[in-house]
Amino acid sequence: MVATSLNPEFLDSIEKILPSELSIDDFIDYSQRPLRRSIRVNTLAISVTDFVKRMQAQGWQLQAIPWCEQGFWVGPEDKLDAIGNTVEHLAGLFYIQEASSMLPVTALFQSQRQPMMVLDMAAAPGSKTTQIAAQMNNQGLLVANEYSASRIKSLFANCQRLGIRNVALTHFSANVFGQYLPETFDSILLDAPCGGEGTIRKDPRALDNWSQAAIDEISALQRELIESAFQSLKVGGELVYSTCTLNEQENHQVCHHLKQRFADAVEFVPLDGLFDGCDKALTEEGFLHVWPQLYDSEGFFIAKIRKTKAVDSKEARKAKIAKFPFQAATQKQRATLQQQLQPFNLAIPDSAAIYYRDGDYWWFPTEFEALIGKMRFSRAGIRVASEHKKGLNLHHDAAKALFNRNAQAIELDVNDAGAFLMGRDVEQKNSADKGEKLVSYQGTTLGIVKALGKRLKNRLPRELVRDKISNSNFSE
Ligand SMILES: C[S@@+](CC[C@H](N)C(=O)[O-])C[C@H]1O[C@@H](n2cnc3c(N)ncnc32)[C@H](O)[C@@H]1O
Repeated sequence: MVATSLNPEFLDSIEKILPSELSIDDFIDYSQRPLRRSIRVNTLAISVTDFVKRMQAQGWQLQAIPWCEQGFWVGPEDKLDAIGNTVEHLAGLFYIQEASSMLPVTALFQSQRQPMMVLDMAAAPGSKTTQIAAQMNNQGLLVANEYSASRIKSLFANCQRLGIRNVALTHFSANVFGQYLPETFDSILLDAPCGGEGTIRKDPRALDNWSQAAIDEISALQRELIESAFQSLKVGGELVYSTCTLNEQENHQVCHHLKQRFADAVEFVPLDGLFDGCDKALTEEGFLHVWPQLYDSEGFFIAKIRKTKAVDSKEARKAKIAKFPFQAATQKQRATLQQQLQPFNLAIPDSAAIYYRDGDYWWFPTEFEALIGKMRFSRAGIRVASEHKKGLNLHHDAAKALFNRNAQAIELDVNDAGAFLMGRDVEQKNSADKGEKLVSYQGTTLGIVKALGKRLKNRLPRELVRDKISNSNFSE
């Protein structure tokens, strides 16, 4: 074995399960190399072709990731630094996501199904939630659940940045779904909390405290969560179970546990054919066990499971929830709202589920209405507008999620776009614009301003304001 500072107990455990055609020396070598940087284009905001053209013009080199049409490795490594602070990132044109972490959603949508009710059981910070929402083209309902209160904030912020409107957020341990929402979802992703053995390239110290006891504990939780996921799946529905860890106890064995528990209701759906070269990672059950050296990526595990018949659930349990505090908007309120959107050339479909609460108008995903009263939601859909003394104010989330090519917006240059994202007002020398306006940069909405003639007063929500913008052609 080559010399390494990696935890020897961890390496022993890997040596025992590494397939015979792979070498532990390669495993160690790749585990100590920095990861290639990768991004996923947000097709809710821009087409892949337009994005590639635009970023190549700024000197980016993009190499397609074979298992995700929207995914690219990006370089040159020595020239690109903080890509998270570029105007394009802040405007929601792309999401920084490790290449192998794009695989679970590709697997979930492999069969070209268009599921309308999807659950993402362990969702923060939202790499896969945002990927699923783009696959759903912002239609249907995507319930995104996260147990950690602090991480739910980043989940919401990412959905907001990418202009997602079909998400409803919940904040529970995911073992409640089988009881609260039995046989409800067409597709479920359980990207489970795990030991993170595949993430060592991001953090070489990640496995210093590796222990078998920790694996025993987390795999017990994973077995509980996968049962709950399966109960919450409709008959004929599909579940993807994934982790970023490598040991079999948290991966293969969790799936086999489900099969033991629900026998012939569980069908493993082989992932062969998912992309060219996937056979290198294919297990005998048809799961993908991605070792870091296979595709020069993080380690990952992905299994796809179909529910072929109904199963006994733990007794369905009704959640205790307070009265739903929103009211369906009246015809008059809907008309007022549409009027407010007209000058921006934005529109909400007539069939949209518009609700009203305390002066705010919300647009909920239509499928969400069927879940009202069954579970407590932290947030659903988007806030469209709020009442004020003289009428309505459009909300930033609506400006992002409703934006389209025909929207009326003031186009900013790169310097003004950067200034806007840093929370500053923008000067417009020859402008007589007055009132609420959208601002865009290269055709993508950035947010809302109040135009006061020569000055555009910044209305970017405070939590989205950045203190630094980097761009190859941005100067302060
Ligand atoms: C692997 S991460 C999810 C990454 C996420 N799917 C993404 O792509 O950005 C697992 C998440 O599960 C959350 N978690 C931990 N215990 C949980 C539980 N009992 N129920 C639901 N989520 C849980 C963790 O806080 C963590 O955010």
